[in-house]
Amino acid sequence: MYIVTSAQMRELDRYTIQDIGIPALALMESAGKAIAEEIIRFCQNRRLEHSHDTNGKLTDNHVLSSRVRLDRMFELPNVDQEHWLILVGKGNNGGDGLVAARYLREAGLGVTIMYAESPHTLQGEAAIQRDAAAALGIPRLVYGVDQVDYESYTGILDALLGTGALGAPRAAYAEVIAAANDSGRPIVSADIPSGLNADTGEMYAPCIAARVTVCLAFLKRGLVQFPGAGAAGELVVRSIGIPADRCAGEQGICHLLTENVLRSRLHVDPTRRRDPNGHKGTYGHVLLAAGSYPMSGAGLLASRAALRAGSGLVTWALPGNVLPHMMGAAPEVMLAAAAAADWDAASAEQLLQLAASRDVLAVGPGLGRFVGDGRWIQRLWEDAACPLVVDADALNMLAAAGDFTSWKSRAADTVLTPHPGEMARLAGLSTQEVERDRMGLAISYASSHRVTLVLKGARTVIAAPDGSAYVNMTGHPGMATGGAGDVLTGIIAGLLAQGHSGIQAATFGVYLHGLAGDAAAAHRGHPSSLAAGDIIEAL
Ligand SMILES: NC(=O)C1=CN([C@@H]2O[C@H](COP(=O)(O)OP(=O)(O)OC[C@H]3O[C@@H](n4cnc5c(N)ncnc54)[C@H](O)[C@@H]3O)[C@@H](O)[C@H]2O)[C@@H](O)CC1
Ligand SMILES: [K+]
Repeated sequence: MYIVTSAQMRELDRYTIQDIGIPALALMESAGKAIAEEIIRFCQNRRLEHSHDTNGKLTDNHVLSSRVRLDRMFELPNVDQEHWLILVGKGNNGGDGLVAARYLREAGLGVTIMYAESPHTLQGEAAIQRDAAAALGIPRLVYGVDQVDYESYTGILDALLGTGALGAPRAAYAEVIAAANDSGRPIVSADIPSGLNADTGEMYAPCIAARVTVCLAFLKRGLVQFPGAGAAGELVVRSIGIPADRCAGEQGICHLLTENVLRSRLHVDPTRRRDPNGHKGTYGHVLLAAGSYPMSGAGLLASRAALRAGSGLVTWALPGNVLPHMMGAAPEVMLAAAAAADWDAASAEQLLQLAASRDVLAVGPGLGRFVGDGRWIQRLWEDAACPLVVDADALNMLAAAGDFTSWKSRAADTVLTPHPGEMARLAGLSTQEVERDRMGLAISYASSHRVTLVLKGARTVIAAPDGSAYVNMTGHPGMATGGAGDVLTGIIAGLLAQGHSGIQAATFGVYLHGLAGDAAAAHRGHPSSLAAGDIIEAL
């Protein structure tokens, strides 16, 4: 599933209408019908829940004739008890709402249209829909002229603002959004919740809090990033006749990370079949530089995760003052002293020697900072010939070192795994600025710095150097727990060691990490009880 910006959506609309020749009115008809169908589905579910609540089993009303297969539109029992208020803005989003009003009326629901502005302001296709609704005699109100009792309706369709909206809702729109939210009635949004920035996920004040959002054609970035993802409620994407193949070659088009995308687009086999004739050398050797005196557990978690991700061998390089304490802590992991006492600048040489015969170098978890660490990370960056994963304190070293684009460029893949605070330091922004447009920032940073970037957080964004990006949906808030990031670094390193590319290892790693977190939470019984080690055990 593609994830687009409003500008990309406009271009796809233009292409479909002008180059392919499908009339705009036909697209609007599909959009409005899809929205009406989803409202009817919503009403059906509500009634089903209700009938389950009251007598524990389905009523006869739900049993349809076996001979006649009715359009879903006509399958709703007790429709006369439904009366929906259709909030209509003056653009094409409003036009979609007017089409939906016609179909809902056709299905027998009560509908009343409320225009946010004078209906005379509607133009083009939306004006045609306005006239059709009027010709059918659908009752209409106009904001500022007529009184509206929002609470007297069983539901509200929000067709005020779509992808053409700019900035915070103005004047009447803001007042209608606030009143709709205050009504407590379930709201279904057409395309995006009005008041949401479709590109960034920023919620303006006010913003519709939708129960369901019927997104048209393709997901919009703002719907899959928080806080917008929270405003959208249940997301349904409905196809309306805009050809998807056009997206395939587009630069900067993003994808929802699903198993199908992993297989077909990223050419990853999630089953990770192993060669029956393989040996431990077949599956790669991870070199991990991690841990320091008070934070040795980070290295332990990362190295164990690399093994569970399938790496044949893992060597954990750690400072001499920690190594004796880690003997036997993870018997499958080989230990190597990379510095006599604590980490020092000279340990870069030792690491490079070790890395020469390993398949990937991962640096950062629990490292801490030390004198000369800027030069240290630069040495590893410039001279490690194998793929490199940079996490945690090693990211802070990069940030402190300044413009690393002037360093000798790396031939092998580089994966950076910042959380929003580390991303802020890397990009010279505040954490709030990072959170305001996570996808936009991840995409521009990855392409300008020629790295694969994993911007962690709810709905982790993985951006590749070529401008493509993926949004992960696995995982849950219980994974916001100490050590979960170290586990992710270990997984990504383990996948790189097995020959996956930077973007393959980053996407598959993030996906697996979330999936394992979901399994571990199910096993624990509650997400809050999850600890990072549980993610490793669930891999
Ligand atoms: N061919 C197309 O372009 C299609 C568009 N579709 C629908 O059309 C939507 C996009 O339509 P439009 O581009 O007409 O734009 P919208 O309907 O999103 O709204 C833009 C209108 O609202 C006004 N406006 C903009 N920002 C505002 C603000 N902050 N406060 C108050 N008013 C504001 C503008 O004057 C403009 O007239 C999509 O979200 C989708 O619902 C669908 O009908 C499918 C086909
Ligand atoms: K809307």
